[in-house]
Amino acid sequence: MVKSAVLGFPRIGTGRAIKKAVESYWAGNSSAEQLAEAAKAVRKERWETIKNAGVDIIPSGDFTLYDHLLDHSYNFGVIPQRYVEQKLSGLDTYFAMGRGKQDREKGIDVVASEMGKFFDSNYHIVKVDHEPSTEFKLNFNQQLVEYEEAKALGIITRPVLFGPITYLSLVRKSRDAPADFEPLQLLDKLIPVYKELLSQLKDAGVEAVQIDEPILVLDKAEAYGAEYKKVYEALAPVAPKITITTAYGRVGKSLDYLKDLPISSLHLDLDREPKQLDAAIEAVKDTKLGLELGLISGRNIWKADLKAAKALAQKAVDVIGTDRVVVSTSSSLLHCPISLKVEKKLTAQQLSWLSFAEEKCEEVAALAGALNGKESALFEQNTNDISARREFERSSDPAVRERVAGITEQMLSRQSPFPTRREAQKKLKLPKFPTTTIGSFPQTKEIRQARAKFGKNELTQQEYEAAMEAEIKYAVDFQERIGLDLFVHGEPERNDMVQYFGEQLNGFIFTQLGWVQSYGSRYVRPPIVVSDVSRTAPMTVRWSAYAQSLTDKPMKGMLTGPVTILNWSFPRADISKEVQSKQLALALRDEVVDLANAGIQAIQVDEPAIREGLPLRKADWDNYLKWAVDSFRLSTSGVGDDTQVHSHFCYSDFGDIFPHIQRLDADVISIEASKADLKLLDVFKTYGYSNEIGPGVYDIHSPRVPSEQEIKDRIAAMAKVLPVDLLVINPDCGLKTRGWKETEESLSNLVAAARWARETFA
Ligand code: MET
Ligand SMILES: [Zn+2]
Repeated sequence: MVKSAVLGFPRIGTGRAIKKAVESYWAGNSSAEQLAEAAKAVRKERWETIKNAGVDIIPSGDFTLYDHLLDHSYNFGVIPQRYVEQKLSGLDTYFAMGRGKQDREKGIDVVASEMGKFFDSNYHIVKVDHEPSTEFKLNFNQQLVEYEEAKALGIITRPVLFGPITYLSLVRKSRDAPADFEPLQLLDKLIPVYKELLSQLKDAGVEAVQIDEPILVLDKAEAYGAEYKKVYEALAPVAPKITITTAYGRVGKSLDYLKDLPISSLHLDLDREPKQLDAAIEAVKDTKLGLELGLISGRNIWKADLKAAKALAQKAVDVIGTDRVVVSTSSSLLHCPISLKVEKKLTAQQLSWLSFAEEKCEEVAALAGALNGKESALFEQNTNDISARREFERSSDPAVRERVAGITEQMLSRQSPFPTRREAQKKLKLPKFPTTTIGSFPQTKEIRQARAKFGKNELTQQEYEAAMEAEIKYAVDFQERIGLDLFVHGEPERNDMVQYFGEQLNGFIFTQLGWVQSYGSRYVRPPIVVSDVSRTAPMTVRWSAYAQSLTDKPMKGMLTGPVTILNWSFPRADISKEVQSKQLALALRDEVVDLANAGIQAIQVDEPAIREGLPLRKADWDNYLKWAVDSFRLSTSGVGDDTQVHSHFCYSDFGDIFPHIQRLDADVISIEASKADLKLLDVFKTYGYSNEIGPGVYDIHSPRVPSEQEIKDRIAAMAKVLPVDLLVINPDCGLKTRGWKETEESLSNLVAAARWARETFA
């Protein structure tokens, strides 16, 4: 019999129960016991949902109150000294490691661990510091506790945990550790703790465990053969049956050593990389290894084509038999919203296209059923839905398709090279070391309330627009008073930098409750691209033009770039991301031209997410970077030389793609720099930069006000590695999460530091 499995499920709970419980606990409004109760209820709900969907292999141990990698560190007793010193309860220590803690009265002040993106998803892991002296001890066997908890409910589960090599590859190397130290060097100390954890599971009667090793889809894992052999030869004798799961990509050459490990089966992501199946079948056919086929996407929200999935799975069944094949999700479902059932505003047609976590569980079960000879009603319905969707896709917007097909090389380039443009842009009359901000100003409670009221029809269109204009006027007057050089309108009218554009473009739909975890208790609701994207009317011109009418200083128009809109949405699965990005770029190109025609002389197209879309395997980089850079160029090249094109980057380490940032050929870029400044300065030294550039001079993620001297120091450091006449002075990112008071103090210091720079580097 072919069995069905699910690798993991969203942790948020129906009605955002966990987010609410955790935040209420943080605010001191509920107790640790109440939080534990809420968590228990959500775990029960998750297991029952998966079980009721008909899934055979149900995960446990994948629940978390914050992040599952953080859970591992805490459970393995990796609690850096700075947290131990605060003498907090276990739970509070755990949260402090995740998000820091400050309580001046009690003398508590400790910063959070570093956060990092989890593979190429928008989920963030907490990377706890490790150093040569780090010791591991089994603090808490979460997998065992949750297994027993489910068992008490009559549900047998398969405990889930990260494998030791993936764990050590994902955590952080402490800043104080020697240069040649890598956490992976701790492997020998970590293995015994895994043995202890796994043998406890085995003693408790656990039959099988799921060990997540997503690191196996990275290039570097190809060199880890000896480590994998060592680890699994040590674990196998004491552990329940082991399934190693991979996700987010292909295992490639690592398959050569994986097939010889003493494990019971290997899971592959066949959603992203269906082509790896043939090699995998070939590799395992003369072994006892089973294959777990990740056919149902854990990363997108589209209904799976079950017929196609069945055909793929059948290939494996034909060679290794039904007993060695499991059908599964391609990754944990943590990247999906929980359920379509709560979506009341989507049309029946839209609902028929989609599948969230709960529906994906049903798909996995239906797929296994079909392979076992029982095509359920759901399977039949799926065939109909998929062909209707295909029909819809074919009938998408021919005008958009034609326009994309008609993109020429010429449309990807500005009229003249940068030096010529720079001359033309002198008409903006900006001083040396021009000061500017990244776009948003504080999104105050008043702004959010006005938006909410407008949404509920408690404000008329006119009243709402008047309220936003008043905010814009406030921001413009503020910038006059502070003495900035290149103004912004402040973005009060935007709920979110992607959603705002999605809502005005054709081709997007939105969920009501499709929350997806970004980090900790922060969840986002990504828009969904469902058809060809086009623009009906100008989206931002009225606000920018109004702002410009209030001042003689140049006003910077503000747009979100095509790659970022796409990376922060659920893309379509039927056409490439490249084509979707080009469609978006064309829509934005029209907006850029309209802004310029309305008298806006500087236009910023933000691409903060360009780095995170970078493929995991280096062999795939060039293709991505080509279309990503081309998309940006397409969106910004429709204007004359005298329009100053800006772009902005943050959230990631841009070192490895910096030469491609240069290829964007923006006249000015701003880039988050104050957190990792040394690294970035080295990058500038290595690669140089020929256009104007503003490495952020202060971190906007904290309410802390940077002193004038600090900013001067940063400018001086930048001036050592970049030509001074190219330097622009700006913060790291937008100011929407800040208050006005600290914004005023910080920007005043910034302006003063820029004046100093003009004198000092004259
Ligand atoms: C995450 S990048 C944000 C850029 C946007 N223009 C802002 O200032 O908020
Ligand atoms: Zn930013």
